[in-house]
Amino acid sequence: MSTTPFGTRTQSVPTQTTSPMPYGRYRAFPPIDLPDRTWPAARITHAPRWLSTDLRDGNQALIDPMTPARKHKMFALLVKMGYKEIEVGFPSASQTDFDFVRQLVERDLIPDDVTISVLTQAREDLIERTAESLAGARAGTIHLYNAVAPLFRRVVFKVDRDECVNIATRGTELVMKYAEQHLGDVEFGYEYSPEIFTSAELDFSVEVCNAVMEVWQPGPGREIVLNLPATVEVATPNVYADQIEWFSRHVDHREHVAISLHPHNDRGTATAATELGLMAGADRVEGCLFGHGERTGNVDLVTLGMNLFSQGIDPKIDFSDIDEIRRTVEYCTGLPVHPRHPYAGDLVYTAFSGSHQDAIKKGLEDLDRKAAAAGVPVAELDWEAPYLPIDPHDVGRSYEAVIRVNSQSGKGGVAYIMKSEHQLELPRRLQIEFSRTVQTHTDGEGGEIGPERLWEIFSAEYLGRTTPLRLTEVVSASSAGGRDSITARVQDRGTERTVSGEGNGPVSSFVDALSGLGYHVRVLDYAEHALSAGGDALAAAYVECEVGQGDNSVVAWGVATDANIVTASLKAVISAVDRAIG
Ligand SMILES: CC(=O)SCCNC(=O)CCNC(=O)[C@H](O)C(C)(C)COP(=O)(O)OP(=O)(O)OC[C@H]1O[C@@H](n2cnc3c(N)ncnc32)[C@H](O)[C@@H]1OP(=O)(O)O
Ligand SMILES: CC(C)C(=O)C(=O)O
Repeated sequence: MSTTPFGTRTQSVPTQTTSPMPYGRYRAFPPIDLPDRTWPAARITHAPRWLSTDLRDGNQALIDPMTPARKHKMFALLVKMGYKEIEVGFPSASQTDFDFVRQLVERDLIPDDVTISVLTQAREDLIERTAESLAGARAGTIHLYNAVAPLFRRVVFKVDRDECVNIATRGTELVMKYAEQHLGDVEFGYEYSPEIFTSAELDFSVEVCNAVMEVWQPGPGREIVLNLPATVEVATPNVYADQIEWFSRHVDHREHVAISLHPHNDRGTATAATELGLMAGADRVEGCLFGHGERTGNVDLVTLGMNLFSQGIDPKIDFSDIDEIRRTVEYCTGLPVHPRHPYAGDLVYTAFSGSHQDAIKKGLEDLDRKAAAAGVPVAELDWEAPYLPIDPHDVGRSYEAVIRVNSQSGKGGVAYIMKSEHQLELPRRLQIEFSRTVQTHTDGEGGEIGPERLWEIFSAEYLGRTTPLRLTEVVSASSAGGRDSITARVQDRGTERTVSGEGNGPVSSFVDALSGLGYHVRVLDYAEHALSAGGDALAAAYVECEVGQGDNSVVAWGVATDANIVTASLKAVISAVDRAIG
């Protein structure tokens, strides 16, 4: 600790203490030897090929796997959104899975531009059943996997490297054999996944994939999808990118290979890993809507697609009704989407805190001004608004929920809701005054103050005041030779009085009239506006007044609405007097 020139003491830097957790049991993932890596300088310029595995990896990780009805709903959603490759299940797993694929085929539910795929282990009986499931489809892909990482070779399969390669090549041969038997008329595709790619030796993954290709024989018009899964995410996203670039450089027949990413989210970095993987040269991405899937889930296709969208890149997927997508996925999976989920959560376009609200309000007003100046709707302007990476309207959200008021809120948020929900454009100092009133309620009541409650508080504070004064009637108001005069009837502490005054406008005339009753009022600020368009429009008036004299005077705002703007302004003066004195 030391002392500053101003005499205050500076803080010492806090030190974290050693965690009691057994971190020593874990090892850092070794870096990939790729000093000339090129991916860090790459840019994503277009959407990859997408495959949704909601109905397979997503479904296999649910507490209650989807019923056939829910699977159909999910399939229809994926098609509607624009996914062209959809993994629809693991048909050899159960009769339900098999029947679902058959229903899609037999009921002709697969659009011509959509290709379904089905997953299988490299076991003969399972492969045959899998091939049978696709019979009669226009197009279909069989996706075969076996684990290639050392831990799995040793513990799960008890095989050496050659035997592991053999599982993959033998599986591929069997896929081709049963495809020939059952899928003569089907436009048939093949996908192979060296499962646990992220933990496998890179040269071995390439060796297995090259061996698989020796069997499949890719070539022009006969691609192979090599899917490189982060079955378990084990390292920082840059390591995945290195692995993808290394693989892409070393694998045979690269021009006929679609390199596919299948990231899981164990470290919470699946989105980043996918984006870096694409920069590293991958062509295709497999994932699930909202990141469903094993453990922490597959990479979230919504976040990935919307990340592209927010960079001005066509995601080739329609997210324009994100709430409908969210509701459907919640219904199908039985799991809620987190309120803070990127782009889709309930709260992700909402600001409660004062400085955020202030900036957002100014940003939206700036867009409104620009749109008015250009004579186009805001939706046609380039988007630029503080704290809002995209326009909520673009995903079907309204601005209503953008600003919500609680104890963290400031005048900007309160003013925004008064304007957007109640059409009142409070002058700046009134915003400050009213937000202090609101603060006493949020502190006292806790939680959120919705637009209706805000209106109740505002009405009670400004509009519902009747003591000591109440305006009963404006008897006459005239203007001649630059002077205004007014005669009005008011109730002063319950007694009806008629007062008259003169001034250089109706408000100053009224203030003059009130002085006859002993009320000393000085107008400090005045604003008015129409509340709505049309002949029967209401007007709102806001008056800041100093009421009383000398040390006992009080400054207060008054607000009123009326069909007649003169009446509204006089009522606003009364509102200020009543607030100051009552
Ligand atoms: C990373 C992933 O998500 S992979 C996809 C995982 N998804 C699923 O497993 C869902 C569907 N699966 C199932 O319903 C079942 O596993 C079935 C019906 C396919 C098979 O069930 P079972 O025959 O009971 O076998 P089980 O799943 O326990 O398989 C384990 C056996 O298959 C072997 N095996 C596992 N994966 C593979 C594979 N990809 N290729 C070949 N053999 C494999 C294992 O080594 C083990 O062999 P062992 O019995 O000789 O020790
Ligand atoms: C079958 C493969 C692609 C898989 O789901 C994984 O490795 O996560």
